[in-house]
Amino acid sequence: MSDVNVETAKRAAAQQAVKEHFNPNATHVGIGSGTTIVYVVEAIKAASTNPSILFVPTGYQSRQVIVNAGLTPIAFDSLPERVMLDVAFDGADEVDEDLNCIKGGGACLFQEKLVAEKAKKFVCVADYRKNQPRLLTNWPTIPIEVAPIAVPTVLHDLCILGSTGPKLRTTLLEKSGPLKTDQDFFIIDAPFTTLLLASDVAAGKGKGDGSDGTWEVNKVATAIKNLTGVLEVGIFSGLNGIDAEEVRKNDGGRTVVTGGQKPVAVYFGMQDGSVQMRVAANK
Ligand SMILES: O=C(CO)[C@H](O)[C@H](O)COP(=O)(O)O
Repeated sequence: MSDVNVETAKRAAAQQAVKEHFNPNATHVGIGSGTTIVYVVEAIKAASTNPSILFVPTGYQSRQVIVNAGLTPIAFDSLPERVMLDVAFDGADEVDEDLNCIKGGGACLFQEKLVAEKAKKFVCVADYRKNQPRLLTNWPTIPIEVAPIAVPTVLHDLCILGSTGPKLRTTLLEKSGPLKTDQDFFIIDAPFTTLLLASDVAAGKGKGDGSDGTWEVNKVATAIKNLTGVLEVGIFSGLNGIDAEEVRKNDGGRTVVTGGQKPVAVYFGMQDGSVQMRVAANK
């Protein structure tokens, strides 16, 4: 098979993800942001014209994609409290072997995380460039959404945590100033050394708590989220929808657990035109 271009790879992955995870009888479906999600919506549109399905966007661009396809959007904060989305689809900037993701390349990470956590299952669709053994292999930085007033202190604190040269993201025209998110916040892109998996720490590849310059995925996400002024971190890790459902079943609803941040499955459109699917390890 000859190599296909990246857009063809994205479309192939989207079509397979929708075929395997979109149920035309669904009531609520989350739609992420970016360029790959456009192919997901295209495939959903081809699979169903059921007008009673409500689509939950993850920001302005995502809502436009839904509306332009003639599908019905519903705002996240209009969802009834106990309603879980049947499924949420989204792209990613990088995915590791444990299906932890970096997101936020398009500055929509906060609403993307809300929607992923509200879904029974979060399904990720990406091209081959995003498929890496560890986070921060190819994608250089962790995107972080920050209150504008806190930018100087968060930049300082990120350096203390070991980030080398975190930067405020500007618009394409640098002279126009910082890029604003859908929440009117700013994005800081923070480089760190390649992130370890929990199994790397167990195998002695580093402490993973920043003390020796190594960070484990969950630990760095928590450390960054704890900085005052940070709204959300573009690392999607921890529970996936399957784990979260187990917690809910076992604790009678006492723990505040919605869905998970991690995908239950990732579909990678490959260079040779095939689609590689990876599922959560516990499935
Ligand atoms: O997290 C995101 C936006 O904030 C996107 O999902 C991510 O950047 C992937 O985008 P694309 O599909 O264009 O590669």
